[in-house]
Amino acid sequence: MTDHALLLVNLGSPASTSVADVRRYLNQFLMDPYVIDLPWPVRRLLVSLILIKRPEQSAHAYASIWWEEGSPLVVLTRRLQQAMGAHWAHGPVEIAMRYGEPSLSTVLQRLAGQGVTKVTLAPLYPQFADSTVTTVIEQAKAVVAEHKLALQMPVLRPFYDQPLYIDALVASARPYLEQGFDHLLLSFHGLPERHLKKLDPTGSHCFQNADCCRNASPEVLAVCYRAQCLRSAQLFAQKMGLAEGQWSVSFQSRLGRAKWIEPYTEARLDELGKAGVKKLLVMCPAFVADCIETLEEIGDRGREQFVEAGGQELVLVPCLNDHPQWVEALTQLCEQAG
Ligand SMILES: C=CC1=C(C)c2cc3[nH]c(cc4nc(cc5[nH]c(cc1n2)c(C)c5CCC(=O)O)C(CCC(=O)O)=C4C)c(C)c3C=C
Ligand SMILES: [Fe+2]
Ligand SMILES: [Fe+2]
Repeated sequence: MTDHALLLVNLGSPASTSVADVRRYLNQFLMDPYVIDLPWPVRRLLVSLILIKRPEQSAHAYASIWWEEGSPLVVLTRRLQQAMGAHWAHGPVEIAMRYGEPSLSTVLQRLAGQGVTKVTLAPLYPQFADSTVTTVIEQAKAVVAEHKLALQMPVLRPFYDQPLYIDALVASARPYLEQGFDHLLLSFHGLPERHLKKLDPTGSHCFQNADCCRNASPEVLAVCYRAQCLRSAQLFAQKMGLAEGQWSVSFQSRLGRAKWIEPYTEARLDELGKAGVKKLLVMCPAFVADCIETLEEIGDRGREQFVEAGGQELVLVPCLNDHPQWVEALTQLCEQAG
């Protein structure tokens, strides 16, 4: 059978590091109502304010990590696609980006035009958030409806606790941990607290106490990004045989003035440097491919900040990227999705 495609969907990057391309990308990204979940006029005003200074700052940051072949995120997602092509036996493996190119619209229309009848949609996010997973699913559904595409579309659900994902994380990180370290920080992308509270199915669980995410019921865990991050971290530490106190969790990439989930990575880097940690390992398990958030925010700015606070060495553990065990794991997860 060759009519069942696999579509790997990642977040996307600007087309280039020019300020104009970065502005266009940020505008598309931040105007997504699943990302800035405020009424349109408020969102438009807020994004217009962000777009005064941010494109120049982000363009500078992108330029510092950009590769000859393009954005690391896009290049690494393509490498994953190529590696998965050898494992997925049912049809083509394609990639699409939620923002920028290649767009979901172009790729889904092309697949349907090629005679593909089923597309397994794989949003490349281990933990669930409306701002990542839901927006991909809704956008893909909208394209199928708008262009009347005859496509079945099973979806890969968040795999934050799946042994296949955790084992791949362990296999890819082990060589770094075996070289010795004083502390391991698992830094996940953050979210505004508002996004979590909104999805709390009980309406009375989220942020009622400091440990709410560790004591989440199955119904809360199913939708709580922070609880899923903590569960991934706990499962990783267990499988890796880490002792309590050797590792901790934080949340990075805060944007704007709203309260985001804590503890913040920036604050932890300071604390750990000041507490006498000399060699710090940082892993970013919410990202399956290295990108501006890992390479620039942690690998460059985070390293500088940690050293300024008294640390000696920050080692950034690469994301899963196209690690062979991850390629096999993701193939199996996608097979199970349908
Ligand atoms: C891993 C999951 C991600 C979540 C959850 C997420 C939420 C989220 N992000 C922003 C704002 C920005 N994120 C940016 C980059 C970026 N974000 C993710 C992943 C998640 N975002 C990735 C993989 C990337 C990297 C893209 C790349 O090209 O390398 C950026 C752009 C960079 C910058 O200017 O800092 C912004 C802005 C919000 C507001 C949000 C949830 C509300
Ligand atoms: Fe982000
Ligand atoms: Fe919680």
